[in-house]
Amino acid sequence: MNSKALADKLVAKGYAIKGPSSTVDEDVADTIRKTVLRQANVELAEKPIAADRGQAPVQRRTTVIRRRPKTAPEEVAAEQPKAGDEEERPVPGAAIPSMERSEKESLIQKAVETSPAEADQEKQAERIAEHGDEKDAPHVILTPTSERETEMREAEAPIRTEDAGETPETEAAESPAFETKQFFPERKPKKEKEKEVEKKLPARKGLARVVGTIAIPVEDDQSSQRFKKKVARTGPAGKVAGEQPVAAVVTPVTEDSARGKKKGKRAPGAVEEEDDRRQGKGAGKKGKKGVKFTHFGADYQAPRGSGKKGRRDKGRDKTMPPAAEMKASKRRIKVFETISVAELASRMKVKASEVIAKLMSLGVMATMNQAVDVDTAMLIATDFGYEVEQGITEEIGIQMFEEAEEGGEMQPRSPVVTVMGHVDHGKTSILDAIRKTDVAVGEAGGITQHIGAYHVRSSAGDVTFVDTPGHAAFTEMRSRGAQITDLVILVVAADDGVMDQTREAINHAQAAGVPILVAVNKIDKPNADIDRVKRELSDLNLAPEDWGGQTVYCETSAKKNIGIDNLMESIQLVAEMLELKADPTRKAKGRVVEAQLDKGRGAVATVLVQEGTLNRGDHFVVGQFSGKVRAMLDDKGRPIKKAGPSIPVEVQGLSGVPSAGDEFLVVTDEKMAKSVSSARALKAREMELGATSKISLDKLFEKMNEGEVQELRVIIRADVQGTLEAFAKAAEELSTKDIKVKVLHEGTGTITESDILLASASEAIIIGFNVRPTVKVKDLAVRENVDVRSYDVIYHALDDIRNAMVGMLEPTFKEDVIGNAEIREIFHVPKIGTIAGCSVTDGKIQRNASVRVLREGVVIFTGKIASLRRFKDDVKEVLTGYECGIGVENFNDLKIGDNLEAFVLREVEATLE
Ligand SMILES: Nc1nc2c(ncn2[C@@H]2O[C@H](COP(=O)(O)OP(=O)(O)OP(=O)(O)O)[C@@H](O)[C@H]2O)c(=O)[nH]1
Repeated sequence: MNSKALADKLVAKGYAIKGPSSTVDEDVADTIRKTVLRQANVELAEKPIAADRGQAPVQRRTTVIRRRPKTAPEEVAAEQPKAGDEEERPVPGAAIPSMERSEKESLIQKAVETSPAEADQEKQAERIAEHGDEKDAPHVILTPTSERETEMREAEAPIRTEDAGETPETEAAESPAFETKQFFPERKPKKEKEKEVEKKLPARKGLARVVGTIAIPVEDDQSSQRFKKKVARTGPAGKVAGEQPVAAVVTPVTEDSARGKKKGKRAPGAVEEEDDRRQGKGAGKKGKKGVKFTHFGADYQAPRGSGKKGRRDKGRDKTMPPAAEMKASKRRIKVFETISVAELASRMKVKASEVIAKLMSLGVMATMNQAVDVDTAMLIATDFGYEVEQGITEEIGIQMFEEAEEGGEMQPRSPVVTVMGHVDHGKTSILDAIRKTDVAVGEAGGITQHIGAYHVRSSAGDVTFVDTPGHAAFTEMRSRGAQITDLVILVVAADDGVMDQTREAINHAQAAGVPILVAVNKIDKPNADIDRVKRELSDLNLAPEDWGGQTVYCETSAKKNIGIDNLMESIQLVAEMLELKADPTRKAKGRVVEAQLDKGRGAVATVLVQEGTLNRGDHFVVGQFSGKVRAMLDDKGRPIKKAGPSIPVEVQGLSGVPSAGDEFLVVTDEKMAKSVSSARALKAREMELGATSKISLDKLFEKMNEGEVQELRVIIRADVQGTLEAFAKAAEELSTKDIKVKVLHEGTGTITESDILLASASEAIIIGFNVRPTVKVKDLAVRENVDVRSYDVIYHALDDIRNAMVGMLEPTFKEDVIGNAEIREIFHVPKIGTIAGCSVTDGKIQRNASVRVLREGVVIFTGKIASLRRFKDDVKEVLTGYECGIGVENFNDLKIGDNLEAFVLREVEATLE
């Protein structure tokens, strides 16, 4: 409402006011509201709507209605709901201004009617009011015909343009200078407006001043901008007046510019809210950019959190944790794979026993040093008011990387076949016969290398054979998750039938879920009985197709080269049914078939590519090692640049010798390869050294010196009560000022599992007198790294404790048998001595191990391994099922049938029994 007009009106009505700045008391204001204003409202509310057409009136109204009659805030609020303008322009507050405009316009109209008669009262004010009338009048009556109005229209044109860009010029006349000043308050949020309304006097003053300045923005566009800037700089005193023109000149433009200038300040408009949302969305998207599959630990976290990132994340390093995480970090525990109970407790600042109790209530028996997985940690932490967050480990990262690599186009690949069967049934002979069918043999350099696997290209189709020595190796690989075989060829000699290892092979293949194709070999032999083989195999669920079963049978003679082509065709037939496919376009992934340390080439591994294409120069992770494909040889020893699915290759450039069955995975770069391999190596080392953190007598002095131990806790078990008492007394007397010996628990009878758990949880050692723990208890002690010592007399135990306290305890060594090998052949090498051609029957033989020569169960020599070789290459270790050559230091009397027991000496605590 135009205060001036209102003032005029009120004066006309006989109110005792002097001008627009005058105040009235609440009662008078109320009366004004009820009479003058309401009347004006009703009068005007309909007129413009009825008179105007299209959008123009709506826009005009919207702009005009921004001005609020500051003397009548309650009314404004009360009349909000009936504003039809609201839906015409979804600017919040539109309803309010529409009322205001109505009030104002009607008043103005009235003022126009009354002003000639009362012109002598305030001439200047009246003139302004008349201007306002004339300008506002078109809103109401749409008759902008006077010359003056036309001038005004022209003068106002720039404002109109700036106004919204949507107001047609023809409406310029309907958009007078008054209009501009009248929607000043629209720029303020509703609440602010209401507050402003309450500041009646300053508001009026401001308004009065603005009336005077109206001509300035009208002059030209630029000046209006300057004005806008100028007023925007106006100090607090001129706040109302100052802000008004900003909004007044161009509402839509100022909305944009305001957004531009004050990003964080939310305008009340719904449209702006929507814009803000859009902006927020955009910012979120931005956060996702740049996520790559390298150096992934942190990068992988980006896509997870980025969706929630707001604008505040802009410009922040993407590897930084989100703000929420930083804030909540105190109540949040990051767990990678597992966390020990003690660690979990300390992170939650509670006692380990509380966590153990909580775990017990969940039915989980755990000790302080036992690790719990992420899920369990989550359950526990929640009870203590903490949150557990799954940390992105290198392994999880690589998993995510692999997932990202999946989903490419799958293409058929050749089958990977393993030949199994009883000894001497002709496995090698069949493979040789098949290899002869290889069309690639005979090509330049095509001499078959023994790399553990080879790819045969035959007229029937390509097949990759994995030449693993026996089903044990097959299963061992499988135990590492290396299921590389698609199909097993079971070789059964027709003259011998099903034998022990035939059955075993069937069990292994069936356990792996690999289909079996039977090759009945040696059919050339006069005593060959194919039907017998079929019968025996039918009993083992391998009934042949011609007998109504589902197993494909081939009759072969490797020696006479009969049925080999048919066997190759049958392999393709079975393979077709398996629909073997792989994506050759992704980064390569495969399995190590065998690996060794080569003198000239360093660590080399035969890798069967299972997915993707392996290229020279690729960076990879293999088991605990990493590397770059320096060179690749195919199974015929020829250098190649790339190898696709089902192709075995010998890879050079490894940082160490991996184990058969280890996964080989090409990663994005060296950094990723190294970080994954070192994380794996660290984990392996931690597992080996896990025991060292526990207390033990031989670590006691060390720990005392480090200030970690002030108390040696002991759990005693003895056969008789008397020993317990005597020892407990003597042990406590051993206490010095540096360390106290404390008997934590004592009891007669054997050492129990609960003793171990107690010792583990309380960092205690266990001493037993004439008692022996059971194997189960021993195993638990090993797992929990609990130092269990057995003595027969008290003073031996006391001596040990005393020595331990002064760092004098002598370490002792324990033998760990790591493997056995059977001597199959003997070679006498000049200058070197006797070399035993062995087959590793269990465990493994390590080059640096000691060895015991056993003949018919009797130890005939104990010494060190002098040499360990596989196919003329020195190797670090040979696993079960593999053959090797072993030389024993200073011992040449090796015989076929002797057993070699390899062992290593492990430093252990002194044990006196
Ligand atoms: N008559 C005949 N003899 C065969 C045939 N296939 C293999 N042999 C002979 O059987 C013997 C054992 O053959 P291999 O191929 O070494 O048998 P294997 O199953 O590989 O034996 P291991 O490697 O010891 O498990 C050799 O003397 C072969 O010459 C065949 O089809 N007919």
